[in-house]
Amino acid sequence: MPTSTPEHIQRRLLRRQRAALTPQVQQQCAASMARHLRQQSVFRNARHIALYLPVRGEADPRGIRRHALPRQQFYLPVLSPFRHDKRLWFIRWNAQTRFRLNRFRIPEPLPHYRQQRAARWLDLVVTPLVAFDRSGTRMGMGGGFYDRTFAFKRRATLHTSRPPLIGIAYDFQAIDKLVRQPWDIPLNGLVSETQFFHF
Ligand SMILES: Nc1nc2c(c(=O)[nH]1)N(C=O)[C@@H](CNc1ccc(C(=O)N[C@@H](CCC(=O)O)C(=O)O)cc1)CN2
Ligand SMILES: Nc1ncnc2c1ncn2[C@@H]1O[C@H](COP(=O)(O)OP(=O)(O)OP(=O)(O)O)[C@@H](O)[C@H]1O
Repeated sequence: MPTSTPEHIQRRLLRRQRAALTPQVQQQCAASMARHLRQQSVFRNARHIALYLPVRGEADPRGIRRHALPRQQFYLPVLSPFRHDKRLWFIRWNAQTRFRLNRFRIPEPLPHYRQQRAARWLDLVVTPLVAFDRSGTRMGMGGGFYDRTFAFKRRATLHTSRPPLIGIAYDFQAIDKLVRQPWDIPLNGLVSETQFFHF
């Protein structure tokens, strides 16, 4: 079996490019991304919003929370505590939230059942990604966590397809065409430092 396919190579190059961004560029872009997202009705109408904590140069969605509307509540993904369940849970993020590092060395809230919200009852999910294309296909870190967690969206019709998945990424992460696999759950939109894409 080959150790690297073209997709592996793309993933590696883009991750390297992301990790090389200076903190100044990251912060400026993060501010623009948050500004573009705030203008969208998909954000203004959302009450329960999942973000993530960025690592290794991932686009930083934390500014979205700093400019939240009064009734909005925020959530962070945690790896399901059941070892073979490769799905994400979403845990409420507030001033009391305590964190630990997961096995990928990403900080995540301690998974308290009382702070959990089912994926299908979120109103907006801001997703990390390595690359995206113009039809909303998403390449992630390769764990399939978001695809598994939102697999139920495939059974919905266009109008009942909730929650919307909105990617957040740098313009350089746009790729001509990604191969869409049967398990891939496409993005409904994406915010970059220059614009909002509707897919
Ligand atoms: N910030 C952030 N949080 C997230 C994700 C993400 O992509 N970004 N995830 C999105 O699904 C989930 C975690 N999934 C991940 C899957 C693979 C790797 C990763 O870095 N894999 C390494 C091997 C790391 C190791 O085993 O130590 C690699 O591919 O090189 C990280 C996170 C949940 N939380
Ligand atoms: N709904 C699913 N059921 C079973 N396996 C799945 C499902 N979704 C994805 N997978 C498996 O997960 C693996 C990784 O998928 P993929 O490369 O698309 O991940 P990704 O979207 O890049 O990662 P992530 O969502 O964690 O950022 C694949 O081998 C795939 O078979």
